[in-house]
Amino acid sequence: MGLNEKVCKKLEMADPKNSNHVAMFPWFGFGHFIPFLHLSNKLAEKGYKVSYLLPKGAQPKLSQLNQHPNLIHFFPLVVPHVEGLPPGAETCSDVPYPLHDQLCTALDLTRDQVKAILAVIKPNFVLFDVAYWIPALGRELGFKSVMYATVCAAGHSLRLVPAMKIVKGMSFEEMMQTPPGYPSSTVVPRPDEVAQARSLAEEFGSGLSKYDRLVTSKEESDAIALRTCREFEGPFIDYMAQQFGKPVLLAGPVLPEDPLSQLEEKWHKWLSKFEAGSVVFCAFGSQIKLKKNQFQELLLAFELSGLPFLVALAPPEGCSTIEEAIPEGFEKRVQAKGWVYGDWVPQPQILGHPSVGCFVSHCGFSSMWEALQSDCQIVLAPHLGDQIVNTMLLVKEHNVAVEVEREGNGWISKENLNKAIKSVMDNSSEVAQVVKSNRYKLKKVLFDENMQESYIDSFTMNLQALLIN
Ligand SMILES: O=c1ccn([C@@H]2O[C@H](COP(=O)(O)OP(=O)(O)O[C@H]3O[C@H](CO)[C@@H](O)[C@H](O)[C@H]3O)[C@@H](O)[C@H]2O)c(=O)[nH]1
Repeated sequence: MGLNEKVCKKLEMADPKNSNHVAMFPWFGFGHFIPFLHLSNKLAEKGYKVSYLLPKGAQPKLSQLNQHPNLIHFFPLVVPHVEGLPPGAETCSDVPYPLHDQLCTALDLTRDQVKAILAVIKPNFVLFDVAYWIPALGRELGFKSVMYATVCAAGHSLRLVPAMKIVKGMSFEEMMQTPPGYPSSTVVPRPDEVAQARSLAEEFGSGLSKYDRLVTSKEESDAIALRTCREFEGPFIDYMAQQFGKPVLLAGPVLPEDPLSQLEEKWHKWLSKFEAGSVVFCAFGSQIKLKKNQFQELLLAFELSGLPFLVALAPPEGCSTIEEAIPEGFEKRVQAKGWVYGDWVPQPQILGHPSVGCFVSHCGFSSMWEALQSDCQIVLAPHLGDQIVNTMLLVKEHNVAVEVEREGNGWISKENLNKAIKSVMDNSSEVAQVVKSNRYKLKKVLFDENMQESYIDSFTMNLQALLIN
């Protein structure tokens, strides 16, 4: 008996009624695996069984985040090779951004494996994001399909609704328009966002554009689920419900509780050497690989700030290790005050450490929630489309963070990054006081003790309602 069959047997035995069984099938990137797993944990707390389908190699990194191994079971998939992908590539972390198109084709090619598993385990619901063919399988196999969007409702409202189709060749003026009925005047198109949004018209797996894939996923599914809450972006949520004419289930911020408790000794020891709130922590998620000169410029900015810093960035393009990219004389000048780390770090736990006072982030959606949950000042340097939208939400809509000013060509100079850090770390600055006070107010609302709980309760109630309707 193979691993999957064994797990299936266990699930059948665990609950013969099988009325609360969710399968998860996220896009092959850690920015998606992690929020799907956080939601799995919350559902397991409510007694749900979760079958989590993912590339084989991704499982070890995620297992440690599984808080309910008795209820959440992983189903490893073999990611087929697609021409252009390096051998063994399974996730976005294994390939540069331009190859995500091929990686998505590989995800589509797992369809038979996915179908075979779902046919045996018979979930009631399947949550997915980019696998637009899940709803068709749902109709065939008899489960409800829910498109779980792990980026903000604002991003979906701005660029991924039927009211405004993004196609190749749209003019800059057309791209600067918002869709009819769009509910915001602060989170709006801007030149760098337009440049990114154009990629929605490009192929993203199996010859489909990203726009078509993501809009079809929502149109075809029985419901849309969002990792967000009304208190953070209510008008965008209403707009999505109106655009797609189907139930929109809200999961809330969906973050694990008490991140500090699990911080490993080596980080704790190093961070504890510094004064409370003094360390600048920088991380850009699981997908961004900087150019070498930009990577070096960022390091020089941290040096310039004079503050202690912990930088966790992937080695830049063309380098296999971080050491190859460290600017000359940098280590000697910075010494024990700075740590540049080229691998995965426990980000939420680091953000929860009392010495960390500032988070320089790309504003990926998970990092955004983790930043809001922490007590850190927030400095944003977004790169991709939804990160720019998240940044506008934090900076323009809620005024809880600052954004680093870029040069016309997108370059982040050490002077501008240092200026942004200083603006929030200098307690006497007005900007620092305003964003801090707004952040505390927002945090109180978003992370109120009962809020997450009540979101998950209504989420599960609305899931069950799908079975009845
Ligand atoms: O060394 C690291 C790096 C990241 N993380 C965690 O990994 C997640 C990263 O997620 P996110 O902040 O969303 O960034 P990306 O990995 O860049 O996410 C991709 O997916 C997101 C959700 O769809 C999008 O918002 C982003 O634009 C897209 O780049 C977070 O939970 C981090 O805490 C770590 O724990 N350690």
